[in-house]
Amino acid sequence: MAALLESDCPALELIARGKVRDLYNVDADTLLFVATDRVSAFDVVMKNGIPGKGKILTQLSVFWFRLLADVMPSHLITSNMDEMPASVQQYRDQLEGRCLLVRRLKVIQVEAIVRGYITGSGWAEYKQKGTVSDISLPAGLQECEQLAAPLFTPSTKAEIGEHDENIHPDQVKKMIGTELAEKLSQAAVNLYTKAAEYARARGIIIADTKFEFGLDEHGVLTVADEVLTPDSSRFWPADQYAPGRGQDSFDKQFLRNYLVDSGFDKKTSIELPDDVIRDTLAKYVDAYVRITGEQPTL
Ligand SMILES: Nc1ncnc(-c2cnn(Cc3cccc(F)c3)c2)c1Cl
Repeated sequence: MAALLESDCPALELIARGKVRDLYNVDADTLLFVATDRVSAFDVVMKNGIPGKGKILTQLSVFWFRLLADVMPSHLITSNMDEMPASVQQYRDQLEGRCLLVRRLKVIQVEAIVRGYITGSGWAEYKQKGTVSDISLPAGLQECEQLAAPLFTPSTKAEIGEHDENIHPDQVKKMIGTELAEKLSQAAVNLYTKAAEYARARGIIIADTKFEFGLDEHGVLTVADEVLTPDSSRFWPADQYAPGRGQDSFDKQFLRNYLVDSGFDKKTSIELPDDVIRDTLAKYVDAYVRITGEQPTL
């Protein structure tokens, strides 16, 4: 229970907590999106975090929000602590660089997943039924093969501890109406396509990603949450890519190998040794430098 009550900002109301990120109420129109240093693997959050991870992934999200602003607007107001209200600035010491002041949106309850490659739950469904999110795919695809075109393969937001359930895009039309569903899927594919091309030219394959969308006060479709980070996407090193087998994770492979080598039971959270923390942080820095061309501020 203690872990659940632990909060970075006791004076702010915690309204949502993910595995590695927290969301706080700031006022009627704004929220504070906090990226923690927590890291999860095989759906288990480790006992100790990666110091600096939250800052790097926050700065990566900001980079993508700015690069993709011509594709569609985002909920980002500012990442600059000096531009945030006093209620947030009181936590400057522990939050600087890893929090975003964002616009409060009417969130669309759909996980907007876009896949450029077939892997994970998509590969599992394909092996069983020849489909992904009930969309028929050509026969004979190999594991991790690049799809002919990026595919919008939505899922429902599962309850805590449950896995999201893949749904057909037509289900989304039933949930939010055809016009908005088509706008949302096109936006998701456009955002992914531009980002995946940009990252691929810099040595990182973004195999798939999960966007969250909402409507702002004018009813404008807006991208929310974090975008195109190694927490919301699969990052693979391009120089090691080969279809027909699983790919190493760009950022989490040291962590996964350690957990497997130490007989991790995929249920109990464990303490990571310093070398795994050091090597994992270095991969987050490497991904950030490759994509943005700059060193992250730690
Ligand atoms: N701009 C927004 N406006 C309204 N609601 C949200 C919103 C609510 N929930 N989530 C997902 C989530 C779950 C756990 C921790 C998190 F930081 C975020 C995002 C956002 Cl981002």
